[in-house]
Amino acid sequence: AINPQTINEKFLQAQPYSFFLTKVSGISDKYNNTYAMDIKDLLSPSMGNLVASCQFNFMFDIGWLMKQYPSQFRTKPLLIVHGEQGASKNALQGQAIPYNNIKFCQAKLEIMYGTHHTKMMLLLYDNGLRIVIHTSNLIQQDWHQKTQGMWISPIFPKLSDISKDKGDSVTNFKRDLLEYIQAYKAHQLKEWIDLIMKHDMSSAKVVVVGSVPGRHVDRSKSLWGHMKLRKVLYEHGPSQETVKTWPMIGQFSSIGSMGPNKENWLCSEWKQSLGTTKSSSMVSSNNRLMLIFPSRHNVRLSLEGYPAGGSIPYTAKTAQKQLFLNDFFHLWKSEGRGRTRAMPHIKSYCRTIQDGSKAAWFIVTSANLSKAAWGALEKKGAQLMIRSYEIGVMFLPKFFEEGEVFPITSDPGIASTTNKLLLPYDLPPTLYDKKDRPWMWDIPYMDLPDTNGNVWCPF
Ligand SMILES: O=C(O)c1cnc2c(C(=O)O)cccc2c1O
Repeated sequence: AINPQTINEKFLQAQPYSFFLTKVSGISDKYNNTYAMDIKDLLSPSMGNLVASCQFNFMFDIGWLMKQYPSQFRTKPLLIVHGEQGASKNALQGQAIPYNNIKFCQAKLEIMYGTHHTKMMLLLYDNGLRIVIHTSNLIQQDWHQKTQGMWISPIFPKLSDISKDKGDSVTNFKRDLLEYIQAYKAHQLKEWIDLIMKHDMSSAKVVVVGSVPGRHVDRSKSLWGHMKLRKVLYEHGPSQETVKTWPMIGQFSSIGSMGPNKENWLCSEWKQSLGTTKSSSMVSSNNRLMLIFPSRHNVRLSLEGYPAGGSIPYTAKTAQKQLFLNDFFHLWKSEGRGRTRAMPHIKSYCRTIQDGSKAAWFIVTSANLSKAAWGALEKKGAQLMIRSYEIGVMFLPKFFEEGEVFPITSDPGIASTTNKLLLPYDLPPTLYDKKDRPWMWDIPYMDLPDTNGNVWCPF
């Protein structure tokens, strides 16, 4: 159906990739009626008869979250997995006092500046288990007028009790998801680990790419972050021949400190991982790296105006230390999805042919462009140091019975009549003008008013 009428029709239309954006208020319905889901759609009885759920996230408005569940599901057991400590942990738990069905699991953060960025829903129904891996905080503004991404799994059926089958897929989705959740070493997660083990996830076509805080060595070095990406591309990526001239694209809503020049991390270990191809770890140094990040004017002219920048926490202090990034920046443009003015909080990475018609792979993830999220090699490459929890999913053509590359589009009309992977932004990316600057949230913008006629004074 070109214009699906029901949640289930919308879900089916987006298969096999099952990659959606969130609904955006204030844009034409035609950009929300297909390949887009609201949180109420996700939690709707149409998606399944909920028995219990588990919400991994960074920011929570518990009162608001409970209202997103249909009333008959608001008393079902809910486990909240967060990274808060001390007073903010108490504040979070205070929000849940009215709800005796809510329990908490505090993810341990033993490395400085680490955060629990992971955004994932485990939805247990009476007929199976669904996983949603996404990019939105559980607060109203993250689901209002931003561009956010989500991968929605099918309902994974229960394994029959006598089954000896491990219920994993060719992409080892179940093994990797279990390995990620087990890494929390949290007793509150044991029942969810047992539940995942009991379900048949053989239909999962995506690869899990997660990050767990730690100093990972030996075999563990390739389990997480950009070294997992490198391993997956080495085993399942495109041939060097096919993509040797193809650029790599990073798209994100925040940027960490990555050293005074591109050789410190961005264009050495990180770009090497994105540029890895099947059975070749040859450094494709001459391939272009394009970074899509909102400019000051992208934010100023957005639906939310300057306040959209409250979710794009790039500081002038950090920006000033890495001006080399200015050569890589491209504007946020999403005309195809009707979301040029819906500021990105989605993070996505891909490798595409210059004209934007094909992709070798695509990732949607919680991970911004930072060493904290993707990891930094230490001890002469012997260990990968990661500060934060992150999770994303990777789409590789071979697991979707597509030859070596995906045909892609950013036009939902084309996607709905072909089998093309629908991207969240327009391709090819548009380079910043000479005078464009990346959005920085901690400096004033008084010279030009935003969409709502306001200026920005962050003091
Ligand atoms: O979604 C997230 O994981 C995430 C993490 N951090 C922030 C910050 C910050 O860390 O200062 C400021 C504003 C928004 C976010 C945000 O949306």
